[in-house]
Amino acid sequence: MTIGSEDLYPALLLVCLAFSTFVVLRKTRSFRYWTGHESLPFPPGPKGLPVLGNIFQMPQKDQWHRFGEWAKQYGWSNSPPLEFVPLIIEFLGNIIYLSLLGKHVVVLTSYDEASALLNARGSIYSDRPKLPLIHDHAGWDNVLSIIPWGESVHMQRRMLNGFFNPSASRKYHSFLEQHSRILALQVVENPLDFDALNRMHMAAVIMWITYGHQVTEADDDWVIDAKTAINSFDALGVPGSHLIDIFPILGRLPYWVWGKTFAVGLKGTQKGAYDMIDKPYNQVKQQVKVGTAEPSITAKLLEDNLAPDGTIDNEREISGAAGIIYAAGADTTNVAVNSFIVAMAMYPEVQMKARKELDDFLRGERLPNIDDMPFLPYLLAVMKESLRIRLVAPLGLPHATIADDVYKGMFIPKGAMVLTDMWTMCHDPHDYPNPHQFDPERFLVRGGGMAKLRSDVRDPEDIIFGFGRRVCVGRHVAIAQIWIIMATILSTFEISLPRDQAGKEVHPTEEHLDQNARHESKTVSRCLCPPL
Ligand code: HEM
Repeated sequence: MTIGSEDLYPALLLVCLAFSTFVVLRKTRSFRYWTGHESLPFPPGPKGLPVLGNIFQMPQKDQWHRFGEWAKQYGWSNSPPLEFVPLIIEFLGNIIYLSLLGKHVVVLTSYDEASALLNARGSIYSDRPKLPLIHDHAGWDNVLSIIPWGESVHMQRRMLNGFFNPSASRKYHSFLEQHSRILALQVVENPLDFDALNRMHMAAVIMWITYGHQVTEADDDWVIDAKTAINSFDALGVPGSHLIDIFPILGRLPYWVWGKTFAVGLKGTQKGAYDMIDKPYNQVKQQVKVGTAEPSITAKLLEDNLAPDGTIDNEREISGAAGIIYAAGADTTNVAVNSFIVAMAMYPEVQMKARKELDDFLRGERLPNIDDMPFLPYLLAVMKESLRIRLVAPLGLPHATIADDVYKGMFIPKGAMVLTDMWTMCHDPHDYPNPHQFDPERFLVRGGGMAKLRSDVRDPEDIIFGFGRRVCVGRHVAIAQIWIIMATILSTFEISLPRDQAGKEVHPTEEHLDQNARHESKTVSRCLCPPL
């Protein structure tokens, strides 16, 4: 008799459930007793089932909307211990606690709480949740955005900061300006292909600065490898949800136990790690060796880490730091630009005002440069508003706690996953009155006929790029890149809503507008009109 994965699965599930009961009990009652926190409550949150916790209450998509609702609903109803009432009553609604199969999850829904924990207590909140499946089995064990807090994170962030800090990233400005003009020229020839051309443009910029590799066509091998690698994660399901992630010891079983689809998918993810990280790194290393490498981040890091005996120090860190740039930077900047295009199509009066500001400043003499940014406050406010209203990554990347913590009388255990609900933060009516209204004026103050940015309105850039010691490394270059594409497109194209066959404007649906900016690509390609 042969034993197939179908036969093993129920037995495994039973073992896991029994084990998770033990884990949950240990993590909740007795553990809190040992650590002296037994009288402290977790942050408030929806009541879940024994052992399984809130697993069935978690929506499959757009979780940030549910988190926002829970923050309002449970924040006030859960009674904290009396002595803490005055201290925490005002803030309770901004932190939610969930339990998912015994895993502690804390969701922060306000900027103040995210800043108080992730910025101010960075020594506790800078880990990433353990993802044994991706990290230990799929081979993504040196990629900055995934790896746990420690020496490798320090080193990779130091390496990348050397290229992307505010003054270093200025070196890329003229390259970004040149590329945004190439993009505009290509769009003139193919106005209905904006999304595809913009994607290729982002890929070309990143591949050049990271590896010195020139991308001239959409089906460039390096770009295809990187995209395939990123998509290969789909085969593994929601990160953190596989039984191997919950009970890492199960990773010792042969992979076929989890079914053929999983085993094949895992192979694809392992190949993806090689294709996206090791393969381009090895090629540049070879080019450096024979003296044919173009100047790039990877080439510079290789030279800086050349040991006297001719070997390279810190190779895992160099390849990991370079490998994450495409994954973290290409799609994000592309969807941010798309969000701007859709906003301009929907709000023609804002578009006209932004274009007038640009035209008055440039007087038709030249195209915009990144150095013009501070002199065009309305356009800057338009960029902030489009980054705020439909977020590129509404939940950012999850953090995790390195140690137990007590915050405003609430217990946050070691190992908890900490999610930042940036969507709710960016739609907080205290910071942004009428948060669903696209209104760049909220960021401006006018006097003497001049507009300038208000310093008393929260800058969405302080939210959307994340928090603390894991804040986005590429934020300065991302802003420069998004702004120059916006300014170049605005000074060369008319942006309008697409029309149906009867010539009627097609407005994005409410449901579409309620989603994150990733969904914009469907609409955006049909919004640009040929040059004015
Ligand atoms: C609109 C564009 C972008 C947005 C909205 C964005 C947003 C984010 C967010 C939310 C995080 C997680 C921060 C946290 O854990 O608290 C992150 C991490 C990261 N981003 Fe960006 N990002 C953008 C563009 C870029 C670009 C262009 C690059 C590279 C040039 C980049 C490189 C990274 C890296 C390496 C990390 C991982 C940092 C770590 O784990 O320590 N990002 N980004």
